[in-house]
Amino acid sequence: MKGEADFIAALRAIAHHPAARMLNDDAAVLAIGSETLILTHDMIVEGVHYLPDQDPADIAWKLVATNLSDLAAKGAKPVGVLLGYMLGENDTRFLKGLRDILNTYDVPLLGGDTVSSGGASRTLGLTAIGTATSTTVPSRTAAMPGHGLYVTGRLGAAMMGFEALRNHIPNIDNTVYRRPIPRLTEGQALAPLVSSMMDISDGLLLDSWRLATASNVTLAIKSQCVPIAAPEERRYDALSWGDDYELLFTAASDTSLPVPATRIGEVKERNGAPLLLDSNPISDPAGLGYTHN
Ligand SMILES: Nc1ncnc2c1ncn2[C@@H]1O[C@H](COP(=O)(O)OP(=O)(O)O)[C@@H](O)[C@H]1O
Ligand SMILES: Cc1ncc(C[n+]2csc(CCOP(=O)(O)OP(=O)(O)O)c2C)c(N)n1
Ligand SMILES: [Mg+2]
Repeated sequence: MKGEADFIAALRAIAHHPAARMLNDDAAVLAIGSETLILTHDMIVEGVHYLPDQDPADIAWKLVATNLSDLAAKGAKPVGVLLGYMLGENDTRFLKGLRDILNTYDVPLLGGDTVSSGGASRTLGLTAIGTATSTTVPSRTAAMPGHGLYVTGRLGAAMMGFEALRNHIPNIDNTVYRRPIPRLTEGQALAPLVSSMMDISDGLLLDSWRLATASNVTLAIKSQCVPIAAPEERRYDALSWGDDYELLFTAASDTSLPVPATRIGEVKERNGAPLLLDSNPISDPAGLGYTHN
């Protein structure tokens, strides 16, 4: 066994509950009585998800935003969060960023746990809980042949911001890298209309590959149609670096979309590879996006 994908594949043998959606989705979908809870947990690690010298207020923002993004992908309304915190050098700034994002999205802090690092690399976790807002909670498994493939926003902004921050380049906006915006309103508006939806955390191409695999379809993507926030010569990087937290979804072509989104391709019956990038079949996910090894 090696790396994230193999470990999650092994976990699938344990995660039998239908709410786990075979670990093939952004969040668990747990029906309780007449309510449907949406549950997700994401961690961030110093040096892996954020730069060691970053303002802890931004780290708090990103930790909450990346989890709310998974709720957004299921069209959920946040109910609250639980924080797993490792004490650091400026906990007051962390609390400032935490208050900022929880106030911005009106999300209560419900609890959590606090530990000291003991010298280990700093790792923070967050569990976000939401409730479904549409009767069918969008999944990754129901993309329908004939439907269009769409993305919100522009991709590559996080990559550009990261590089600017790391290399101390002024005049390049790094806000999207430091403080991503979870597409909660968009997710709720889209949820009743889409055939499938997910957020893009690991890069458009890898996450499209996952969507195609989960739905057993082929996604034909026209790379030139994807709006990017990076120089043209960085287009492939913008499509594969990740950290943009936009929504990727499929919908019937005649759907009147309630939020701005760009059609970047279409869903086809599976014929060979899960992805067709500018008509080139791609059947190996290596190099398409970010994975933990
Ligand atoms: N350590 C773990 N234990 C249980 N489930 C996990 C673990 N790591 C990942 N998963 C599950 O695997 C799936 C894919 O995870 P991931 O790619 O991190 O999703 P996302 O990008 O939406 O955060 C999700 O259903 C997630 O809940
Ligand atoms: C300091 C730093 N180096 C590299 C990256 C690039 N990076 C790290 S993790 C990641 C993808 C998202 O993280 P992941 O843990 O895979 O989130 P999930 O898919 O579980 O939501 C990206 C683009 C970064 N964000 N920060
Ligand atoms: Mg995750």
